[in-house]
Amino acid sequence: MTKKIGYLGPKGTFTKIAVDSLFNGEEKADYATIPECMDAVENEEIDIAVVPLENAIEGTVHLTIDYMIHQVRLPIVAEIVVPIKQHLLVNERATDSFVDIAHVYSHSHAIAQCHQFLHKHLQQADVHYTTSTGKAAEMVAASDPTAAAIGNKLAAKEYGLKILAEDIHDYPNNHTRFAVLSKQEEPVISSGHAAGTQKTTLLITLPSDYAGALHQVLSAFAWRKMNLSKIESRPMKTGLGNYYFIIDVNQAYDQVLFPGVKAELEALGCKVTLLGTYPVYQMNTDEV
Ligand SMILES: O=C(O)C(=O)C[C@]1(C(=O)O)C=C[C@@H](O)C=C1
Repeated sequence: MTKKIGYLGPKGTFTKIAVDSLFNGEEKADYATIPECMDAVENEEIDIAVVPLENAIEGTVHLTIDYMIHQVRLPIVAEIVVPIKQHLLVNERATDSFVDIAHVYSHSHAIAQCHQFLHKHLQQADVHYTTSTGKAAEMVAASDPTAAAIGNKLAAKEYGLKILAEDIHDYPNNHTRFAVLSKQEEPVISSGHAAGTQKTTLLITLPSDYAGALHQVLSAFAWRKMNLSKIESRPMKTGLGNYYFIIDVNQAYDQVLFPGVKAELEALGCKVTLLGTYPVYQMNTDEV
């Protein structure tokens, strides 16, 4: 049966680029927000959700990770890393001059990736946050010529916008990691795509705040020579100073090392939850 994939829309978002690079032939549905897309998998309206997780310049997409931990616990079944190139998009009636731009629209993560550009060239413009870069492009297409969007080339094409400035992100090596979420047990990505590496994401809660607690947690991985690619603390939302730790380990879940880590940490009073063990795919094309 054809699978149904949900993504952060509308058309022309980076998430859509991520989805198109991993899935073809499947039915695709766009959602206005990340929580709506994740709810749709939880409610079984769709089989798979693709949502942004982390950007190389701006860091974690907190909305995604918080919703995954606190609201809808969906397993991460794959990750795709997409090169991100941000461009300044205006409608066909706009002039070619930055000084005529009074409003800039985009997703908060895209705005943050272009802070220096905005500071240097568009200080006069008001910044407006939108639910996605695609939404910003849609709004600019329907707006007066003083509006600009920050987004990708696909959005320029989809909404008939012209590119006033290319590659306006502040640091060149820009990528975003997208998580593929699904309750399905069987592999969701076709075997035609070659995964680079395997990763496992764990959620760890410490019993209380005491000296050396995090050191003990990290030691359980260290002496087993398990390489961590990310550790992040997020508020538990139960009071100041209470945190979860989200840890990415650069290997697939196995039946020896991971159960060992889990047992050791549980003996210390920690709670260890598996958020996913999954292949990592890389998108190479620069057509973003
Ligand atoms: O707005 C989009 O186009 C998205 O897909 C979201 C998103 C994000 O949340 O980080 C994805 C990639 C870019 O980093 C900018 C925006």
